[in-house]
Order: sequence, then C-alpha cells, then structure tokens
Amino acid sequence: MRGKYLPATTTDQRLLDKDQDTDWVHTDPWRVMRIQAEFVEGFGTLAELGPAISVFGSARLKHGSDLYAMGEEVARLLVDAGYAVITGGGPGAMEAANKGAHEAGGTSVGLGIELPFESGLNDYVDLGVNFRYFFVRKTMFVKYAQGYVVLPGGFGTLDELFEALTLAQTQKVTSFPVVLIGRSFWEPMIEWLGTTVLEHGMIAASDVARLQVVDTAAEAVQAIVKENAVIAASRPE
Ligand SMILES: C/C(=C\CNc1ncnc2c1ncn2[C@@H]1O[C@H](COP(=O)(O)O)[C@@H](O)[C@H]1O)CO
Repeated sequence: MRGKYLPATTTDQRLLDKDQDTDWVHTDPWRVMRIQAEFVEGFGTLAELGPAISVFGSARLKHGSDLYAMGEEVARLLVDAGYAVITGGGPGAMEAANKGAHEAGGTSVGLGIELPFESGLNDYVDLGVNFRYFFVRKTMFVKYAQGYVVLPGGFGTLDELFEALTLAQTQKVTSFPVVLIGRSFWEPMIEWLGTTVLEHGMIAASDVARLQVVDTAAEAVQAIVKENAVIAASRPE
C-alpha cells in the first residue's frame, strides 16, 4: 500500500490502543474463540493420557458414606487395571474417585466446570483442566475414555450417562462400555427403559442391553476390563 491507501495507524498500534470499546468481548464470534481455546487446552492436556475411564456420580455424596467409599474403591481398582481415572473434578463422587486414583498412585484427572456455586477442583486432582462450557468438557469425557463407570447420581450424572448412550446408539462412538454401580438405584430406570420406552418403540432392546449393572466396584472394573479386551481383540491389526 502507498499514498492514500496507507492506513493512518499500523496494525500493532491498533492492537495496543487502550481506548477501544470492549463490546466485542460479549459477542458470539469472540465466544467461538474461547470455545476453540477450550478444545485446544483439553486436547493438548489429555492427548497423551493413555487408557482411561470416566467415573461419574452425584456431586452431593458425603465423605464417609458407603457410596463415597465405593467411588474410591472403583478408582483404585481401575488404576490397578492400568487405567487413568477422569472425573468432573468436583465434590462427592468426583472427589471420591479422584481420591482413590490419587492414593493408588494412578493418574487422577479432573475436568472442572465453571459454576456459580463451584469451589474449584478437589484436592485429589493431579491433572486438571477447567472449562466454561459443559459441551466442551463432555467431549473430553468421551474422547479420552475407554468407558464409563457410573455411580448413583442426579441430573448431571444422568446427562453424562445418556449422552454416552446416545453417542453409542447413533454410532458416533462404537464399542464403549458403560457400567452402572448400584442395582437398587439403577434397576427401576432400566426397567422403565426396557418396558415403557421400549414398548413405545422409542429405543431398541439392544440400546438397553448396552447397560451393564453391577453391585460392587470389583464387578464394575471386571466388566470394563472384559469388554475392552473383547473390543481390542476385534480391532483390525
Ligand atoms: C451441587 C454441588 C456441587 C456442584 N459441583 C460440580 N462440580 C463439577 N461437576 C459437577 C458439579 N455438579 C455436577 N457436576 C457434573 O455432573 C455430575 C454430577 O451431577 P449430579 O447432578 O450431582 O449427579 C458430575 O459427574 C459432574 O460432571 C454440591 O456441592
């Protein structure tokens, strides 16, 4: 550019200018950049994690409860079986699983989420990433795990469980073990899926069959190890 085509200021000057309006910070194009940055950070942090299992369950589980102990045990056994443990990095079942993995000397991953009432990553997370967007974080739970173990929980847990089931049903992910711990908690839901939802023709019997329900941490880990061995054996060389 020459003469009248030369801008009055350089790109660097405009970049460093302190008197700009800041409305753009609150616009969708800028959010897209932040979303992209979250994917970049998540992928960059987790790319070399190795085999991992995502563990879900209620954020409200109390330290010292039987289910909290179950969360610790399942994570410990997953570490013994060679898996890293991924959680939402928060309290309750997430903290229990991170504690079990951390104390067993395994890789304890926490994918935190910005919430109005969130207190940050729990003390047992060794490798942590904080997300603003639930959907970015949920991509990480699936992408970097070889299966899900799900303890009893509420809406958040159900959301994470049903996302995996939908991805498997629509073949967005193939061969993805999902193990639920706690028969008395989960069986009414399985029963409803296998009768009402199935009889209305809204799911297939094979969708329900995908869910494995167990009562102990050892059974859950055995189910994960067994299904992943079958998946590995069926993979082309
Ligand atoms: C409600 C409480 C804490 C909220 N803190 C959370 N931190 C991180 N992740 C969370 C939190 N709450 C829900 N999640 C996600 O959903 C799942 C648990 O949800 P549920 O409704 O409690 O079953 C969990 O796996 C997280 O990924 C209590 O202080």
